[in-house]
Amino acid sequence: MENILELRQVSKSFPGSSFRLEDISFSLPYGAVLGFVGENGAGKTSTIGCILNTIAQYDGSIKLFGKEMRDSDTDIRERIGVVYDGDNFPSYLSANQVSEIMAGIYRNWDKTLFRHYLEKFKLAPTQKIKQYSRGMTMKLAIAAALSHHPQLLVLDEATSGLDPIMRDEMLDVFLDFVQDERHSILLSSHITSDLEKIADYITFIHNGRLIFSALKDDLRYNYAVMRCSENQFQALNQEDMMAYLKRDYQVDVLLSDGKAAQRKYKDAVIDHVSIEEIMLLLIKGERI
Ligand SMILES: Nc1ncnc2c1ncn2[C@@H]1O[C@H](COP(=O)(O)OP(=O)(O)OP(=O)(O)O)[C@@H](O)[C@H]1O
Repeated sequence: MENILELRQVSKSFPGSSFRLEDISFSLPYGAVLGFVGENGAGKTSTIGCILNTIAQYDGSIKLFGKEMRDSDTDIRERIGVVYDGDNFPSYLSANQVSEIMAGIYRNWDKTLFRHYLEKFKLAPTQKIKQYSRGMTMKLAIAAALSHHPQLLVLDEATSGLDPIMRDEMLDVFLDFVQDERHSILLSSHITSDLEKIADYITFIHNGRLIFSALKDDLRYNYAVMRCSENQFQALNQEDMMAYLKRDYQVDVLLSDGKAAQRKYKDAVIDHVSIEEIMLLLIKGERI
């Protein structure tokens, strides 16, 4: 089956800024969750802006549901649910008023489903949004994004204001959503432990460039970190390393094939590596 989202060599400069998105390519298949990671200012929101066409005139191509989106493509927009980290709705509205407005925007707006999410997320329908906590406004935005029956959810830091219990509940909602094979999620997040739980793919960008887009299980089973002394480090072959970071008393070496390295360097201490440590080693370490 084709991909729900496909970026090919997307590049974009911004007037008055030295930052540039450079040749970003990745794809998101149907029925999958893609965790989009990178440090502050890496270009995640800018990439999402290009995907949603809120940022125009980029180079390269972006296909949603197999098609390039134009401004007039309301049909494609109907099929995408979006949540930003920040104000998604004017604060003088109540959830009930949001529902009325959304009903006028989306053909498939489902008031009953929205009510269901309001109850599930314990949100008062008549209370003004300005009286909501930050977590409550995020929950409202997620409820609204889900209630027009989208196929693709684009969530830009949508869970960062939620406490661990609520985040866990929300991850279950997202997993439920992708049970339907026609659905997918692009989730940008700094909370890599959430992505360890639900992402199928991890796409990592740094300074506007793609570092990798890979299956999470490939990262989990193949990538590893070797903890070396300076002497052990000096004895390693460069082609076995992806990056290394020298610390006070040891050198951490990122490996793309931990099992092969363990066979080759029998006495080496080789650990599983988390997404967070992969990011850290690739950003702060020396890349080979
Ligand atoms: N319209 C714009 N004009 C000028 N510069 C911009 C514009 N939009 C984004 N940038 C720059 O692009 C860079 C990347 O920002 P972006 O918001 O995409 O990063 P991010 O990965 O989402 O960061 P964060 O995790 O902090 O949200 C920043 O240096 C920002 O200043």
